[in-house]
Amino acid sequence: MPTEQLRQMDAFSFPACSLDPATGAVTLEYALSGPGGEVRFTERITLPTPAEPPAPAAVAAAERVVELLHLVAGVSYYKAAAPHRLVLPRPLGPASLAYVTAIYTKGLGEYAYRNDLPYVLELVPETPAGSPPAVAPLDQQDGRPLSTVGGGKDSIVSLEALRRAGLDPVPFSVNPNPVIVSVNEASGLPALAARRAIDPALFELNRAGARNGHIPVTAINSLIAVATAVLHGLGPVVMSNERSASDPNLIWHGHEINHQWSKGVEAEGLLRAALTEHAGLIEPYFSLLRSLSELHIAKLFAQFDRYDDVVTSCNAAFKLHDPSARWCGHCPKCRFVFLALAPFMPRERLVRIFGKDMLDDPDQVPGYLELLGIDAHKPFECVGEVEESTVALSLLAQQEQWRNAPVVRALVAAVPAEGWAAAGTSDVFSPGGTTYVPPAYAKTLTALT
Ligand SMILES: CC(=O)N[C@H]1[C@@H](OP(=O)(O)OP(=O)(O)OC[C@H]2O[C@@H](n3ccc(=O)[nH]c3=O)[C@H](O)[C@@H]2O)O[C@H](CO)[C@@H](O)[C@@H]1O[C@H](C)C(=O)N[C@@H](C)C(=O)N[C@@H](CCC(=O)O)C(=O)O
Ligand SMILES: Nc1ncnc2c1ncn2[C@@H]1O[C@H](COP(=O)(O)OP(=O)(O)OP(=O)(O)O)[C@@H](O)[C@H]1O
Repeated sequence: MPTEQLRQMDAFSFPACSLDPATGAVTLEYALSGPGGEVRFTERITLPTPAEPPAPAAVAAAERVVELLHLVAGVSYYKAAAPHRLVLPRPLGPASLAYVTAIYTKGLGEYAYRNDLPYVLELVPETPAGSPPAVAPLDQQDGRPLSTVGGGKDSIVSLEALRRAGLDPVPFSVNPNPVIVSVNEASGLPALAARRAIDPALFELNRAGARNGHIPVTAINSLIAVATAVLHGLGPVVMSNERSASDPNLIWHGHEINHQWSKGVEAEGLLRAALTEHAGLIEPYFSLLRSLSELHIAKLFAQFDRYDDVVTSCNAAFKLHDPSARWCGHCPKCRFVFLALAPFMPRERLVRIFGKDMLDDPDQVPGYLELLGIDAHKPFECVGEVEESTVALSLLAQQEQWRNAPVVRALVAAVPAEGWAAAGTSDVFSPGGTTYVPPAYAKTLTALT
């Protein structure tokens, strides 16, 4: 379809969704429509099936979770045209409507900013009249936790915290790539996996020049994880989203734009409320690491060396097409994670993990200046706050093994006095902020810290 026709699309709708509990097959259908015609998309997800057929109450709750997933996963297709009308298929309660609205406005904030579409930040979904059917409560909170694994340091810290506390976590990933498979193998824990196939028609539209940009992928992975936990009779879904994920990259048209919005605490609270309201789930989802800074998590990660040969946080390794094998070594995330781990492990170990010494390479200086807030805004990537980078640098400047590394020397000279002052009074190693961690789980983190 030519891109002019796509630009005329005035509505995005959700024709159907289904879950087959016997096979785990989930089908999500979408439509973009306008004066020039209609384009249909079908996304297919396969949830892992449990050994025993799930109880009818669990199937009913999983179907309701799939209804929320249907709405949320629509962002991938909505963004090809960004019509003004978002036409929801069924009535929603207030908490679920608030969540879905936030997914399309705040979750697509970076997309709206980069494509200069400010109206996306203020979309108001249309819902049919009526009330959603009542749901029965389903309380599985005492089951084994399902701990999502993304291949990076954060989910490894959660997995190990849960394991140490004897909570017997079940690792879970959507489309595990070789990195995630290797991390699961290194953990020695049997893992569950779901498969997710985006409609290939979307990639064709992208090649033809459709609108494109970032989407709130953590929200999609989270709902697939919750549906899996419900069907398997497991306990809460445990995420590893950190404190700084809630901080925006910039303000635009009066709205916060946050690359990581669906990892933030606002998204977590909204999703929890929507899951309880729409699917009846009690305590179904939280982030164990919410109170911690990225730097603090890096410090905790350093105590586990069984993952050194496999851990990978670089996003280039997670592309659907042409992924890198491990760390690409030249993106903001590689730079930040190298800097964050450096104070807490011997230099040789860190260089072995990354396959290169990023603080020995003067070409990295401009990228590090961005992380230190000296050039431009915080990059649109999962990186820590400027203060965290400055604290890490101040720790390196005091260490024999790092203080003369060329990049450390250049950066120490570039940080202004206010930067050092902020780092000097920083609370990066003090857990804080709102969390939804239940008391039984809070103890697991305290034991680790
Ligand atoms: C791996 C990555 O960073 N991808 C981002 C990149 O996409 P790219 O084209 O370079 O590669 P692919 O990921 O293979 O995507 C191919 C196309 O498919 C579209 N798409 C992908 C997944 C999906 O769920 N829906 C889709 O429509 C995508 O738009 C491509 O056209 O750039 C894209 C545009 O900015 C980003 O959207 C891609 O980000 C992925 C969705 C992704 O998985 N990114 C995570 C590594 C990520 O950024 N995580 C954030 C958390 C963000 C959140 O709020 O959840 C983080 O950790 O900071
Ligand atoms: N493919 C996936 N399937 C399921 N959950 C995922 C997947 N990728 C990431 N996640 C989860 O999403 C959250 C955010 O991912 P993120 O990439 O920040 O974490 P990570 O890979 O654990 O660590 P790092 O920040 O070092 O990359 C984490 O809870 C992670 O477990």
